[in-house]
Amino acid sequence: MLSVEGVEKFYKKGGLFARDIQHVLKNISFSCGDGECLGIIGESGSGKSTLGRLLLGIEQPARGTIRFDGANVMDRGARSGRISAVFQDYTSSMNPFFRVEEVIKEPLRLRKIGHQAVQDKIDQLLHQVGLNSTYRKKYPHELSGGEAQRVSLARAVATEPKLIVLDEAISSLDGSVQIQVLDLLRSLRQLYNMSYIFITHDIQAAAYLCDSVLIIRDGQIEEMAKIEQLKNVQSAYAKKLLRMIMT
Ligand SMILES: Nc1ncnc2c1ncn2[C@@H]1O[C@H](COP(=O)(O)OP(=O)(O)OP(=O)(O)O)[C@@H](O)[C@H]1O
Repeated sequence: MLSVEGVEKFYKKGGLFARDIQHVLKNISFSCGDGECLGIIGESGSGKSTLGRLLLGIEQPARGTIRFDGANVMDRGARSGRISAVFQDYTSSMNPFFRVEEVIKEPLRLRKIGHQAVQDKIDQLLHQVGLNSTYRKKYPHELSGGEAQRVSLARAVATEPKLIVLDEAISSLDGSVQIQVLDLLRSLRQLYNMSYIFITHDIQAAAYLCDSVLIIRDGQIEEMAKIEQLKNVQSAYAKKLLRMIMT
């Protein structure tokens, strides 16, 4: 289980030597149970990606703690292979000189798995994300956006993590491809019994995939709602976000 308690984050505004400090995350506390999918939604600049980086242990909170199954996510050993990430910018998150098979096997390099087992695993992962073995030899620039995000997902599940943080993972895909990837996310989650933190500005996509959503505004939690109770949200901001679906 992911447990976030009293997290605060500040950035210097306008570069390293600037004096102004921006309070980007304010007293963020929530939890995400095993196998649960929690959406984090909010407008641009509300702090969603910053929170995502803290959950992944890429950056450290100024105050508060983030624990996964009891261990601090800043402890690399504790999160290694158990938490993975998929970002919006799939082209830059893959090494352009790596073929698809190398991209997928990269997270497995620390595991003591024999050569043939790795090869079988690559084929199995490609199959699970709806790609055949001919994709093994392709380079990232030879893939469509949807195919590249499928490869990113294959890599993300390679170590059979318990949690994947998805930051705007479908946002740059076309509408119909978005639905395909959302469906793939649903089936992978069932297959591996994983939790998702699904960061998005798209409340509709969150409603399709998630069990509950955390609405974040200006670095603060505005509201948390179960998907089936989404229409009953209380705050004006949450209502505004919901109205944006209708239009
Ligand atoms: N590394 C950084 N250094 C300084 N300021 C930052 C840094 N990262 C983010 N910020 C600032 O923190 C605020 C929150 O940014 P963040 O990217 O977390 O928001 P977001 O909700 O993910 O936005 P978007 O949906 O546009 O990606 C913004 O004002 C941003 O300019």
